[in-house]
Amino acid sequence: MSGPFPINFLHFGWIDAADVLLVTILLYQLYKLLRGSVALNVALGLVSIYLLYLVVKATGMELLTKILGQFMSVGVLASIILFQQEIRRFLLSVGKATALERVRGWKWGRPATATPLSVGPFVEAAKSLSNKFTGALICFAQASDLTPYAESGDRLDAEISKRLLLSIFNKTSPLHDGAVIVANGRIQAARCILPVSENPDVPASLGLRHRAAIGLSEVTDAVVLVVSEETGAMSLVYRGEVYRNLATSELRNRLNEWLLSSGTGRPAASSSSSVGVKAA
Ligand SMILES: Nc1ncnc2c1ncn2[C@@H]1O[C@H](COP(=O)(O)OP(=O)(O)OP(=O)(O)O)[C@@H](O)[C@H]1O
Repeated sequence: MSGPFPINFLHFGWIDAADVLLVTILLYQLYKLLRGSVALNVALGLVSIYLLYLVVKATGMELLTKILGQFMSVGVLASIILFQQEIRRFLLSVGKATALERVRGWKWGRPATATPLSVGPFVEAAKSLSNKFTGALICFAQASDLTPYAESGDRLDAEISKRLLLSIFNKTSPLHDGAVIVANGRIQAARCILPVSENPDVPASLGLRHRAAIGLSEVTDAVVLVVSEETGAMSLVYRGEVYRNLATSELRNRLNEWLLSSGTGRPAASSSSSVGVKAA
């Protein structure tokens, strides 16, 4: 077989070139997925052991080959267990926030993004909660489906109002723990559990509430509003980046900008308020 790059004994055809290109893209996507998390170090450790195994096998060191061989034979299963979160994240990003959602939107003749949302009640509620140092966590769905997270909490399917938001996050309310999920112009659920970010670069000053917001923004295109119980600070989290200590006007502007955009575009360049904990 003669290919575009004949190298004497090696026949390198177009299929091989496409194969190498696809593997490169796959590896790059995997690297992007693991970058910034401890999983990257674990993956590098596994690759190193595999390379060592190949070397000792080639040099004929029988005992070490057997030991490493045993280790490698359980490697696939061990990898699935070790990387279950990353595999889930990968499948989610492939299946949800990409072509499928766009095709669905095209099919029904409307954009795949949520119904245009009035951000007023959220901004007003956040301001009020911030003044009273009451913590809050509100996730705005865009193209990614947040149903699995909504199902972890209590279903509400309620009309959006400042009063309802204040009632939910009131410290004596049975619904105040966890996150509220907003989709299709309604408050879909409260008390929802979000995936916690494992990014080691997240500043220690940010607690679990913020880590959960970052975690969701790493695996979906949701915009997350956080009010800190400790400081009263209002922050937005989008695509793995945190925009901290926002003034009311800035909160309103950013929410309007991100929620009314296509849902797939990236936010404008990070301002000084971003802590740059991007991990996607
Ligand atoms: N995985 C999660 N999913 C949803 N909500 C969570 C999750 N983890 C924590 N929370 C929310 O965060 C609250 C406690 O978080 P913690 O006090 O650590 O947050 P914090 O960010 O340090 O506080 P602050 O509000 O001052 O920023 C919980 O009561 C819960 O409401």
